[in-house]
Amino acid sequence: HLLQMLRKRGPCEESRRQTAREHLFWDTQPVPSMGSEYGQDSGPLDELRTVDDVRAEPYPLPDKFEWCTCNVDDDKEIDEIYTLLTENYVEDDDSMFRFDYSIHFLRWALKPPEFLRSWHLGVRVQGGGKLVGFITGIPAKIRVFEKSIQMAEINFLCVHKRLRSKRLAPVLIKEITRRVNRENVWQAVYTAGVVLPRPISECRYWHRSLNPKKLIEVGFSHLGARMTMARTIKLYKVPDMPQLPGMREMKKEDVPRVHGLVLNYLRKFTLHPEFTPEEVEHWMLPRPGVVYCYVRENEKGEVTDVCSFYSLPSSILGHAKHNTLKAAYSYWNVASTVPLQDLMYDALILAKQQDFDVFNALDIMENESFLKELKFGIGDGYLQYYLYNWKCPRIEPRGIGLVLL
Ligand SMILES: CCCCCCCCCCCCCC(=O)SCCNC(=O)CCNC(=O)[C@H](O)C(C)(C)COP(=O)(O)OP(=O)(O)OC[C@H]1O[C@@H](n2cnc3c(N)ncnc32)[C@H](O)[C@@H]1OP(=O)(O)O
Ligand SMILES: CNCCCN(C)c1ncc(F)c(N2CC(C(=O)NCc3cnc4ccccn34)C2)n1
Repeated sequence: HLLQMLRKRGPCEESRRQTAREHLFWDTQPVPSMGSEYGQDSGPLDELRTVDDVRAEPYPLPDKFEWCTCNVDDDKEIDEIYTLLTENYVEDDDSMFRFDYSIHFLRWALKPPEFLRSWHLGVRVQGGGKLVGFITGIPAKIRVFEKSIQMAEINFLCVHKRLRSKRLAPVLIKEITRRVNRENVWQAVYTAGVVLPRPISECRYWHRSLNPKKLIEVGFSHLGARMTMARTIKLYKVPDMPQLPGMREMKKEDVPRVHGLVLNYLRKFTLHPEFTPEEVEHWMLPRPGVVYCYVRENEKGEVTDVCSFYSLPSSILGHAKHNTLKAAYSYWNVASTVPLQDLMYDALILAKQQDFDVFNALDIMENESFLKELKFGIGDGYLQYYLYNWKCPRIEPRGIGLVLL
């Protein structure tokens, strides 16, 4: 029993231990401290400031390094960003996989309407040398507990493996904060697999096998007890074609209708983006190898439902036979005339058609209503959601209506 107790060191145990440990950088930031209670009030933690109060020059970097503003439209620069990330970005705890965001994906993720190039921030070795650090922001109108706030979505924080544990991350975070504040934006939203001061929500990843043989070969999943490979393949088999009548790829003409469906649906959630039609067009119009989106057109030619997923492959580190895991991630889904479970079953079928090996979904929005029924298995990955300079009550996963890339 004692051993059982010890083994149960989940994230709550981890965060209890972190409460004991101080965060030398994060304890200087306008975020609630790890141990603080959630309370029922919402509001900024920093005193109100104006753009003129924000220092005009960039933060100093350690010797031998310099800031650079990255131009993701420049083929050479985007290739440097791709290379830094594909070699140094997020890995699983056992270093079996590492995200492999593609160049087309990165240009999509970093150039939504109203994007700012000054928020694509890099650190180079002095004299235009090697790119060794990166962090990005994009503008987004975020609604949280009935308050609409212009925020920055922060992502792609990365320090080269050879420069880790030198406190470079806090410098990157302070500089991106300065650049965002200079645009009169004072809040941010971000997610991470690590526990920091202080999560507003702790979500779980679920995985639906589409190519179980490959997933087992690469160690992503394991053959179930009393299961053969043949039985496992049969268990996860899906039809060749979508089952709902009228499913087809989204096209530009659908944007106004899809915007209406998504905007109305996201209002259910405590934390959600408030998209303009231009943003729905940017985030949901299909882009091969990047984002997939399908609508259901009923007998009267009306678009009534929409499902979408994005492509985020992972490099499989050190495997003889396979070097890429093709993963689809559930994105924006609105089922208004069919059960969400039936819509998502078609999403699985469409993802399998596109040769994805696995379909990932978080337990956010109404996803819990289909995860078990559609044979998703719970993963070991947690995704923590954070707000910067905004204290608010804790939000359950089902109250999260925001998916970051
Ligand atoms: C108003 C506008 C505000 C804008 C900004 C809003 C905030 C945005 C915040 C960023 C949102 C990012 C969203 C994403 O992209 S999440 C993905 C993050 N990227 C990776 O995991 C890629 C692989 N790892 C690395 O590249 C490095 O390990 C990183 C760069 C992550 C840390 O580099 P390194 O390992 O060499 O450490 P250090 O010595 O420099 O610094 C140590 C300090 O850094 C704190 N740390 C560690 N990991 C993270 C993390 N994921 N978010 C925030 N802080 C993190 C850590 O607690 C410690 O602080 P403290 O515990 O002592 O206090
Ligand atoms: C700031 N952006 C947040 C989204 C980035 N995303 C997609 C992400 N952030 C943390 C995770 F925990 C995670 N997980 C998907 C689950 C999973 O598939 N785990 C096995 C695995 C396969 N490949 C990789 C690569 C890195 C880490 C785990 N990997 C866990 N996803």
